[in-house]
Order: sequence, then structure tokens, then C-alpha cells
Amino acid sequence: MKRARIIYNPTSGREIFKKNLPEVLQKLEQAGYETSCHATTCAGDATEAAKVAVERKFDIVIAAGGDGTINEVINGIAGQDYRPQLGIIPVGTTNDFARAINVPRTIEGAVDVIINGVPKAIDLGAVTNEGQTHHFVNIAGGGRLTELTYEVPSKLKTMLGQLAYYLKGMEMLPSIKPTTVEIEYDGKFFSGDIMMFLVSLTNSVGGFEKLAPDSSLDDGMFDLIILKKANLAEFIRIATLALRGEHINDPHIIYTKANRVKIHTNDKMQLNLDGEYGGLLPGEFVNLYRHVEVFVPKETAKLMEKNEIA
Ligand SMILES: Nc1ncnc2c1ncn2[C@@H]1O[C@H](COP(=O)(O)OP(=O)(O)OP(=O)(O)O)[C@@H](O)[C@H]1O
Repeated sequence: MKRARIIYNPTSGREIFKKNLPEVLQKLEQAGYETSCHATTCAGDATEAAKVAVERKFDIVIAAGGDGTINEVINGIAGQDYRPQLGIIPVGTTNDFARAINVPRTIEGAVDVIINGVPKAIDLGAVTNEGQTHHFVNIAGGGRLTELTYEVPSKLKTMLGQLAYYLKGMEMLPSIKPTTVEIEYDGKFFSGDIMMFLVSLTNSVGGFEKLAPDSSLDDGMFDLIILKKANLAEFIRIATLALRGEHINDPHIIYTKANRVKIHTNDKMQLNLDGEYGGLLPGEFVNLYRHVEVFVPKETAKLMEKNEIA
């Protein structure tokens, strides 16, 4: 019998997972998984719980929560010699990673993917800054605008869902200032003032599903997006284009693939890792080719094999 470990954040999204836990356990047991679970108690707990699951050689670790919880679980698994397969139950607010790999955003649908889906090896990101290395599964970035994701209070997200981000975004927009950076990507250089940069593994970021339209989950490359200095009107125009994936040809945008990205800045620039605060930059990003296996729907696995999915 295979062993599964559920690591869930009881405070994620609209706080619905715990109520559904008995059915989830029953379904997994019926499918042949001996399943146990761990409820996280504070920030960082999911990483420790995932490390314990690695030590105990669980076959699967299931992250039930938002993108922050998935990121923490990944940080307990990445870089280890033994790496359990990963299942996702998206019960957060934005659930970008689930969107990117087409995992349904219902508990029942997500459990079905773990039981009947296909494990596929996907790329992860590693970033070294402030003398430490952390991992990410979806996106990393910097620039004042990216700080939006962790400035929204958890209670507000519980009440308003994604609307909480839009409200905070509107409040922040007029105060967003550019940062002076030097960016080295696979031997090329950019130097100048930027509003933000993103180092993306998937196409789904902040609810924008076409932000990195050429991204591939398993090609060993990041999609690097740099938004150069822009005024408020230009910024709103580019954001509107981004909804349709049409921002990539705008002169304010650099959009390219890279395996390694180095950011240097003398300004105070915070690092955003999968939507959570990740310390200060400068830093260096490295793509870890097909580093962890994650359960995706059968159709998604087929599209990945044909290279037709981000
Ligand atoms: N018991 C807990 N109480 C408070 N915070 C917690 C607890 N367990 C985990 N956390 C923290 O909550 C953070 C956010 O959780 P998570 O990402 O799962 O949900 P969310 O913020 O609602 O969704 P999203 O990230 O999709 O917007 C996690 O990164 C973790 O540090």
C-alpha cells in the first residue's frame, strides 16, 4: 500500500478544507493510499512537515492550501535526495499553480487528479539571496508592484477572495516607483530602471493566465519578464494587454527565456517568491530541470508530452 501525507493550511482561502477532510481521507484510502495528515500551525510549518515526510519516505505529499502553502511544501522537498511525488489540493485565494497545471479548483476534482492523474516531472526555481537558497514552483519577482501579494491581510482574503488583491493594487498603483537594476540572463545584460521583473516557471501569475505565454513546465528554462519604467497610464495599458497575452511585444517589456538570471541592485528591492516575501535582493535564480513529480490531469500530461502546454 502506498503512503500519502496531507499537509494542509487551515487558514488558507475561505477556510473550507478541514470540513472536507473526512471525505478526502476516505477517497484516498479507497484508492489504495494509507493517508495521514498534518495541519499547519504557523508560517514555515509546512516546510518542516514536508521535511519529516521526506525522512519518513512517504510516496506522496499532498499540499492543501494556497500558493504559499505549496511553496512551503516544495521547500521541504526540493534539493533532497529522496523526493516524494506531489499532489495539490488548491484551497487558497489565487491558486496560480493549480491553474497553471490545470488542477481543478474544487476539492473533489483535485483529489480525483491525485488518484487518476499522471505524475509529471516539472522544473523548479532556486534562488540564492542573503546567503540562503529557497525554492519556488510558480514565480519569483521583484519591484514594488510584486509586494502587493503579501501586503493583503489573510482575513481580508478570507472575506473577499481575489477582490482583496485588486483593491490593494488600486490603492498601491499611484505610489509605485521604479528600481535601478542590472540583470544578467544567460550571458546577456539589461541595465536601467524597471517597474518589476518576473522569473516565471508557468504561464499563470496573479490571476493573469497569459502573462508568460511561451512558458513550458518542463523545458529547464524560466520565462523572464522585465517591465521597464512606465508612467501610470502606460502601466494600465500594459496591464490590460497582459490579460490577453499581448503585452510581450510592447516596447516597455523584455520577454525572453533564460536558465540563469542574476539581479543586482543598490536600491532596496524585496524578493517575492510564489506570492510570499522572500528577503531582499540582489540574488541569483537557477532553473532546476524536472526536479519534482507532480500529479496533473491526464489531458494535461498529454499536452505536456506534445509540448502544447505552458
Ligand atoms: N495555522 C496558520 N495560521 C496562520 N498562518 C498560517 C498557518 N499555517 C500556515 N500559515 C501561513 O499562511 C500563508 C498563506 O497561506 P496560503 O498560501 O495557503 O493561503 P492564501 O494566502 O489564502 O492563498 P494564496 O496564497 O493562494 O493567496 C502560508 O504561506 C503560511 O506561511
